[in-house]
Amino acid sequence: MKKKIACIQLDIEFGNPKANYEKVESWLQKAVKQHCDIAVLPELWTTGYDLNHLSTIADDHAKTSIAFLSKFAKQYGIDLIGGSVANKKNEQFFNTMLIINRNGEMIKQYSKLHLFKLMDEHLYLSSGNNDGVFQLNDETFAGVICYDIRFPEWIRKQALQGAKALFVSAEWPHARLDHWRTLLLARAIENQCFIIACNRAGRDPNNLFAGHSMIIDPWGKVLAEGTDKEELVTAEIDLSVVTDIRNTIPVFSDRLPEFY
Ligand SMILES: O=C(O)CCC(=O)C(=O)O
Repeated sequence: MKKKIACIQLDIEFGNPKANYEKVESWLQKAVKQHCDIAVLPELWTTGYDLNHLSTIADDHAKTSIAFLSKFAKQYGIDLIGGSVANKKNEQFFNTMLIINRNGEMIKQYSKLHLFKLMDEHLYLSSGNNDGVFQLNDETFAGVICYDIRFPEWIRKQALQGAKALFVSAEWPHARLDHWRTLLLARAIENQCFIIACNRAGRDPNNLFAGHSMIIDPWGKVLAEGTDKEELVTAEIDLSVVTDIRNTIPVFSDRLPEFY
């Protein structure tokens, strides 16, 4: 099955959800004009890393973001990997990815499992407690968030559940762009799955971000890669090649988990 994908490599307005909803709406319109089937947003796209002001800017049970994404998805018939948003649940805050199908239905929420201490996430956010595997149009996919890509066991667990593509939403700093590229390529090759990784562009008061959103096939070939500017990064993926590649080098059936 072929799908045209758009990563919306947004330059997020720090701590300003209203401005970000407006920007995202206009980028989503561009993805629709380019006939994309699936659009992907970066991590914390409504607020950026304005963690000090979560009590006023986080989205209560992600209600506003879900309503915004559902309305757009249904109106334009596009599946949305709605990046992640700062999600206020009772007295806790989560970094939650929202998956919305083209009928406007919310089919999965995944809250970031591995919190990134270098950016103080653990001081403000709580970890999720479920994986990111979901079904979309009869295919199995998974979603993870930024620092999660450093944990190959976490990704493998989801590939073993049949995920043919892994969606990554990120705010990855430019200082470690080489890690970003290498980790994504490795996750694609070792799991023989597509990697669709949407990073933010631009800067906030503390970091310059890398951009370089990437769409990588299960052989490790880069189908599309962004610059460091705000832009759409698009490519067509053909999910049928996953089975071909898994048959050519049968990594999954050759695993010997009793030894590791
Ligand atoms: O692992 C890294 O180097 C970056 C991770 C990160 O920025 C994040 O998880 O927000």
